[in-house]
Amino acid sequence: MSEVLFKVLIIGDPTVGKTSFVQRYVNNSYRRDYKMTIGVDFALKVIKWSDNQNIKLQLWDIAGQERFTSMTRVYYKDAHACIVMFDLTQRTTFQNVVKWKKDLDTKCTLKDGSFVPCLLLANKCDLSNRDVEQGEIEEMCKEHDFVGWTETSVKENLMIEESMRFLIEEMMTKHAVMDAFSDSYGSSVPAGGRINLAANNNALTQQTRCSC
Ligand SMILES: Nc1nc2c(ncn2[C@@H]2O[C@H](COP(=O)(O)OP(=O)(O)OP(=O)(O)O)[C@@H](O)[C@H]2O)c(=O)[nH]1
Repeated sequence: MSEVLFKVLIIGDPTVGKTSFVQRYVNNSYRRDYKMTIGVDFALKVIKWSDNQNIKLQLWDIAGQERFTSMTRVYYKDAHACIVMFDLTQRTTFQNVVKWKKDLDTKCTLKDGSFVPCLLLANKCDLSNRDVEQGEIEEMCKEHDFVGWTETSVKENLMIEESMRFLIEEMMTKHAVMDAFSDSYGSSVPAGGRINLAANNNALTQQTRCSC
């Protein structure tokens, strides 16, 4: 049985739902009350990816409050992938997506020098008072080089598992390509070969449209 460890960052403005996302994904739990993250929280999830492949996910839930952002360079170090999250009902959190993506891209790259694969999540799609249109999210995704986007509801458990599966496939592909000839990742390519990124992006976006 081979095992690969991936470090995944979750960033975005305060109260968009980052901690809730991690709790939902790791423990399938949800809390209505808000408890501000101080600095960074960690969670670990082990996934049986195939008969002979385990994936260990180290999730870094990074505080959105401005006063903690001076530490982000340290938190981002050696990350394999990232989620930038915003709240569909709070337009400023969408506008600040650019700031978070730039912060990441200027402070952290993969070991081949390329940008860290980054997924854009539009959370709280269970609420009716939306403040951001899907066309704008699509634009943001293209213009700022996200690997994909989807609407999510942590509260209603919509697109949480699917988002993470998509990101894991991105990481598996990226790292299998980068380390094709090294022992550590060479044996980690899932049977059946590599996924088609364009096809997966579409799938993720289309599923969203009918689920929320
Ligand atoms: N309606 C709704 N509320 C949500 C959803 N996800 C999270 N919340 C609520 O939003 C509030 C903030 O969630 P958190 O997960 O603590 O936000 P955060 O992004 O980690 O915030 P910081 O720790 O300040 O960075 C909480 O009251 C959650 O219950 C969602 O999908 N829908």
